[in-house]
Amino acid sequence: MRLIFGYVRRHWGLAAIAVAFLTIETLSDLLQPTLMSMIVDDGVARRDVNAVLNWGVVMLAVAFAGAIGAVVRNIYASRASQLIGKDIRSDAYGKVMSLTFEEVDRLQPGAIITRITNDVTQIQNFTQGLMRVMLKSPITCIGAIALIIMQIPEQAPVVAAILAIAGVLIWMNMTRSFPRFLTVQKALDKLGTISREFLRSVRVVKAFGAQRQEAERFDAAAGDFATANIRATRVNATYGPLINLTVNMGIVALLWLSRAQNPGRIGALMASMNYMTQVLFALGRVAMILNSSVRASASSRRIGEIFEQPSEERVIDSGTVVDSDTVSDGSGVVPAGSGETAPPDNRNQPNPPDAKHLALRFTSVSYRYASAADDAVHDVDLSVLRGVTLGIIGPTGSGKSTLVSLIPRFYEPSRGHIELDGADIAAIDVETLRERIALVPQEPVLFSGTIRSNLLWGNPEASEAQLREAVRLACASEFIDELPNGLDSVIGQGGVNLSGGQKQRISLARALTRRPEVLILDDCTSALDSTTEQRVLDHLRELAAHEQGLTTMLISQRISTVRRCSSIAVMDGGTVVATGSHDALMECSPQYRSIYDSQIGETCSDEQHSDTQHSGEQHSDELQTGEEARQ
Ligand SMILES: Nc1ncnc2c1ncn2[C@@H]1O[C@H](COP(=O)(O)OP(=O)(O)OP(=O)(O)O)[C@@H](O)[C@H]1O
Repeated sequence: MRLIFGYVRRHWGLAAIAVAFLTIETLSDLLQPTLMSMIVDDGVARRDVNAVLNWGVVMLAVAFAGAIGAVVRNIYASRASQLIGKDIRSDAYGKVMSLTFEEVDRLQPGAIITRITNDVTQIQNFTQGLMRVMLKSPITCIGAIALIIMQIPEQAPVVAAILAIAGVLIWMNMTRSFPRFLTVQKALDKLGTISREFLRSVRVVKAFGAQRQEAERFDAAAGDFATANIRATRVNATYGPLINLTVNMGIVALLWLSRAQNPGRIGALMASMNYMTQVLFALGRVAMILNSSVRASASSRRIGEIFEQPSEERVIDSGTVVDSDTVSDGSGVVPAGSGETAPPDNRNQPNPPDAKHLALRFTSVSYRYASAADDAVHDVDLSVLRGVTLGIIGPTGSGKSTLVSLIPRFYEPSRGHIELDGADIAAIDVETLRERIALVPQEPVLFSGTIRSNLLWGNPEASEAQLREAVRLACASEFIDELPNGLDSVIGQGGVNLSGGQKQRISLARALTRRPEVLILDDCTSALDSTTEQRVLDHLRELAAHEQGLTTMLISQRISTVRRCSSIAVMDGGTVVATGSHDALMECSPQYRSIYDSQIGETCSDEQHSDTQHSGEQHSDELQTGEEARQ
């Protein structure tokens, strides 16, 4: 709730106006029965027309003031609650953007969407209700009770008894509803996740004819949601009428007592009954708003969880990403993949002379996903020279994507550290670091808009010539030029109107518009035919030669993709088991030879082999193990 009131404070001006006019409205409602009793007792009972007219005019004026109060209160309460909702949504969205990947994985994207949409709506409804009726109810209750007692003091004990019973019922309603509404929100999260997964993978679902399974999965989640809602509303459905019954019985008791106590004062009796009805409505509203406050409190706790997560910037500040045990050995000798010892801790030092051409250095790097029992990568020691294209190959699940996702600090190593240009990346501001890196993921991500807007997304400052050059290097110009609107052709949401290979090439071109120091290609040419893929790789080599310093990490499952790379790292079981040129690896790496043997018939011809033998030898010295790099 503190979160909600923090946001209410931001718009306190609007909220204060709403509450001020709410007070006018409430006072008007409270005065009406008393004025009515005056008309009946002073005017009608005594046949005094002037008294009837005078009190009638006062009653009209008070009703008019109440109507104005209600209109203004409505306008300002709606405005304030909308702005509060907007602020919470924007802040939560901004916070989500700064969360680490680990936190996004943990909170789950589907649940995050529900929190930003549905949970905020709950808070919005609550704050609006708060300004509309919450404050009105206590004022009405206290005022109406005071006026009943003033009119007929003998009724005080009955009124006190009714209120005590109603209060207990309201409290029981609240404590029983709260956990049930938490369950409702969780069921809604699940429903959101399933719908999102279905909509993202609708083609696959249809291709596999799996609509029935998906429909059943959705049906089960929708059933859970309905059950949770039924359980939660059952509590209100029970306690709401009980509260009404209590107040109605109170009215009957008042009438019964008035019969004996005040038989002559019809107006006062009518006013008391009217006040009791007001109390009944006020209590009903209190029950409703408390019910809404229970939902809002559950929602505020869920949104608060997003705000409580450490953002990436705080991770930088804390500097907790390096385990000092792994950097204190000082032996300086780390054979690739052994992970037994580690080099001296020279992070954040100016580039040491022997590392001046090193673009990237992994030192005893391990990483374990928060939800996993084992390390996804472990004890990786690897140094990559500037300007090199490093191929990374290995069986599926061997840790290739995880390893490269540590470079832009999507995840922080559990042990060890990574240096970019001699500086520990943990000490580099995340935004600055990512400006130096471009990543093309396995699944191309395109946004609705035009091809141009997608390219500029990589670098808003890119000139027309740079865009053209990027699409040429990515071999995308050949199909873009054939489109009637060229770069200004419209892309549907997620690139639905493009083929897989076209999407991959635009995604690659977008990364190239950025002119990065480090280019990470995560199996992003898998949808290209081998001729186009080789041309793309030739262009990247051309770029690396032309732009001194472009270091490329090229992940692929295919020997034909990596074999012409300057150097190749072979990953297996989460670590780098061998490094070297294609020919060197064919000689000394059983894992590499095994991959080669399994693919040779499909993608590699002997002719290609001899073509590339030279280039492999020429560049084999560009990749070093940790040991070589430090010597
Ligand atoms: N977000 C995640 N949470 C938990 N475990 C994960 C996550 N992502 C990957 N893993 C696990 O980490 C290990 C390495 O996965 P990774 O994606 O890095 O392998 P890969 O070599 O890139 O595989 P592929 O070639 O199939 O893409 C796998 O065992 C995988 O199940």
